[in-house]
Amino acid sequence: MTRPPPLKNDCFALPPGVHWTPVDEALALLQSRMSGVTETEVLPVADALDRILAEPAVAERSHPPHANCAVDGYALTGAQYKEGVHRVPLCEGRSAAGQPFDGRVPDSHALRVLTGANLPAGTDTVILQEDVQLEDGHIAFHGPLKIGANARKAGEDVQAGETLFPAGHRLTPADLGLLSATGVGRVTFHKPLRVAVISTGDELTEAGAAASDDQIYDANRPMLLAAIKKLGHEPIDMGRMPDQRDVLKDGLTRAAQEADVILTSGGASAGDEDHMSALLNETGTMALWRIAIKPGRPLALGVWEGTPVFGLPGNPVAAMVCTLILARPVMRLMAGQSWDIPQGLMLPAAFSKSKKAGRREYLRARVRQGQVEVFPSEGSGRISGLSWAEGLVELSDEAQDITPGTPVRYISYADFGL
Ligand SMILES: Nc1nc2c(c(=O)[nH]1)N[C@H]1C(S)=C(S)[C@@H](COP(=O)(O)OP(=O)(O)OC[C@H]3O[C@@H](n4cnc5c(N)ncnc54)[C@H](O)[C@@H]3O)O[C@H]1N2
Ligand code: MOO
Repeated sequence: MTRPPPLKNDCFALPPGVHWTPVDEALALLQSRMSGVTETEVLPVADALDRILAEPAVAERSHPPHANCAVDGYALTGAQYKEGVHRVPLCEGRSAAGQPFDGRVPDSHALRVLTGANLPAGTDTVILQEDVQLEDGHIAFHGPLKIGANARKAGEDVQAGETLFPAGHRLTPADLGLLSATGVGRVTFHKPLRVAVISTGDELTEAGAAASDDQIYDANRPMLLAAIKKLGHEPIDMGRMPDQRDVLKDGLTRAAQEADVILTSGGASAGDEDHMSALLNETGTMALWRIAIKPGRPLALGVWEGTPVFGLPGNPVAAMVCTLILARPVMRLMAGQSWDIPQGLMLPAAFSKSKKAGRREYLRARVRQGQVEVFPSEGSGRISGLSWAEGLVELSDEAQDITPGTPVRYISYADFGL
């Protein structure tokens, strides 16, 4: 009688003789294989929050376009007024924002000016109204004046023709302000990357529906759709699919028509019901599925009818980690952005952990009192830990023994763009 093999406590033990691709090697390969796929469109800047520039954005006008006044006060020629008390005659009129002074301020005169007004010709300095005494047709103040005080030079912020942002930049609210300030009304953007999300598994049902004991609610789909949106892409909900090869095949084909990239979860492993990896394998395009990463060891990467597919593991924590670490940079490239791996911060660990060298590990983490805490369980199904956490701690391939105080890399969800 043959004896059963001994049970292993560590289900992640690396099988002897198998080459596990290090995360960096997998990423380098993905970077070299993938490129932008989206079409472009011209949009008004006001509608372009979070959109990705397809061309560099160039200032059409300097900012400010004309020298102007930073305060309410009086404009004059600063160099004339040294130490001592000065009485300077005011000339007729004023310069206000949108209502400039037409003439030139004569030598040794001052002109009433308001904040944002064009600096009148013949002046270079503005004295604050609080610092002068207004007398009949004159102002009196103490010198010396600092030449150029309270006056903004034309183009001191931005020069016309300056490149504001390179192609691939994603616009923030501040960027909409800068583009508008420099006269840029319309820009060419990439159309958003369309990312289809499919959940697979006979056990899945929809939250809110009645569920039997052998069913679980689909958590990955809402989580991944929301993550894709936060990352700036267009999520396409392809729903849940049972573990039936023909249904999955149809689903992948529909997704390949509607989307630029497909994320599936479940069935990535090599069990009897792991149809996703089997289907991708059949296409002959499946590559890179033994990545030395935990969680997320069973990751199926393939191409279905021309569209890349990330066959993510079903366990929610693994699905999220693989999305952030492996799918995110690829989706960025496809969307027209730069390759980007967030570096996070090196901070002291508040925990102890032993790991195998040769595999990168990500733990759910957060920072308290300047130290990185980790979720007490590494169970990849413990979805509550993803919410408990505020980011991930990345334990390098080489790391083995982490003790309190060991510097570890903490990457917040915000660093990933979540
Ligand atoms: N013999 C082995 N078994 C397993 C291995 C292994 O190496 N050898 N790896 C384990 C690891 S690690 C993971 S992760 C899973 C990944 O497997 P699959 O991608 O095939 O995922 P499933 O088996 O379909 O599901 C795993 C787990 O996650 C739950 N799940 C799936 N989809 C969802 C969803 N949309 N929302 C919430 N939860 C979901 C599912 O019910 C399972 O509990 O394989 C291990 N097994
Ligand atoms: O690594 Mo699995 O991918 O832990 O749950």
